[in-house]
Amino acid sequence: MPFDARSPGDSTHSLRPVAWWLLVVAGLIWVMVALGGATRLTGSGLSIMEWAPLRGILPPMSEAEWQRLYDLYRTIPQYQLVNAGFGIEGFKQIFWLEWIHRFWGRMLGFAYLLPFLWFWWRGAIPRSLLPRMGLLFVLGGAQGGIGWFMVASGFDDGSTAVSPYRLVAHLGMAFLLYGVIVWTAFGLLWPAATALPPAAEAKRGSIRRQVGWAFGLSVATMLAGGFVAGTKAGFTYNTFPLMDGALVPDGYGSMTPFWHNFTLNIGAVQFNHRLLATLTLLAAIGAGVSAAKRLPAGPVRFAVLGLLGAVLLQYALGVATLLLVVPVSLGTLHQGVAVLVLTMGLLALHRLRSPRHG
Ligand code: HEM
Repeated sequence: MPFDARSPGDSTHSLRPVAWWLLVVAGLIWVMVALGGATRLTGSGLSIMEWAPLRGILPPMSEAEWQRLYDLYRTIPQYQLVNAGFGIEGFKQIFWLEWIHRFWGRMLGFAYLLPFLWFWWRGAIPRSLLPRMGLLFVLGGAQGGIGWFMVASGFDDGSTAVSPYRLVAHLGMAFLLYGVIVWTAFGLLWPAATALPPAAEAKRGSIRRQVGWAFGLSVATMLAGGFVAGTKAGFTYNTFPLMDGALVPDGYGSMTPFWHNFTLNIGAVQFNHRLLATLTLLAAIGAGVSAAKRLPAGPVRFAVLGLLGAVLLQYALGVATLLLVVPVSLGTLHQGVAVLVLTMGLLALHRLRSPRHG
């Protein structure tokens, strides 16, 4: 949905507060993604068995309420198979992270809606952006629903974790919301394309294509990573670069229908994530080398090299997470730094926009 941040009556100056508000919301989503990772990795995600958008805003206030929620939790397979007998104190420990994750989501809704209404009332939001901003609010609400849809799959008979498909849908929607908000904010901050000297200008298109590849591959890596997390594939094959002594693990492609290998076959899911991550790294190195050679020092080169730095960091974190068998701290960091990769990819793409579309 293209928009013109310089439509009559707007000045870049008046759009800055709107852009900063969007970046604050994006920051809150970033924290939310990391909280989500910690919730999943500490096994806390199934502790609240109710979907109560209004009442759930308050935590349990009495012993009777704690007992009621604990009794509910004791009916699900995860309690019986994983946590049996951990007592109400053990329950309280896994409860809080899930509660904070949901509470943060509610606060995010307010942090989006209230300033949105204020800016709208003041006429500060370009008219062409209103549909996108309205849609973002609806999708944000839908994200809460997808979260609950995901959690509910963990209550099924015999199940101790949520469906990997629903987990990827929830993670993917978080990335999508974050990405659209950040891209919109960049458009408000820098409505015109960044100027380059003629020699560098001639290379803008090809470097942008390289960054496009790195960005597209990084998004594919992130979704594949969601399946690694969803199938708990990071708890096996804890060696790198070989998997059980082979580059391609035994049993790759053994599932039918074949596409299950991309989503449910633990060895294949982990291999695909490694492969995509390596392709992302190569594409980011290619873009970084071109930028270092062809672009002058300045915001465009900074953004492309920033993308390379973020991918290098994320790759190293991924390997460390795997070798150390997914400690909560590193797993959470790996989930959080994925958002940094996304941010730098969007920044680099935005900085390389063609002046014709600027
Ligand atoms: C461009 C580089 C990479 C990106 C963008 C990326 C992104 C992601 C994302 C979004 C997830 C799902 C959420 C989570 O973090 O748990 C994930 C999971 C994971 N990734 Fe990566 N990753 C990258 C590289 C790697 C590499 C090189 C390895 C190891 C060889 C790796 C190992 C893992 C493991 C073990 C998990 C599951 C962690 C868990 O269960 O919490 N990643 N990755």
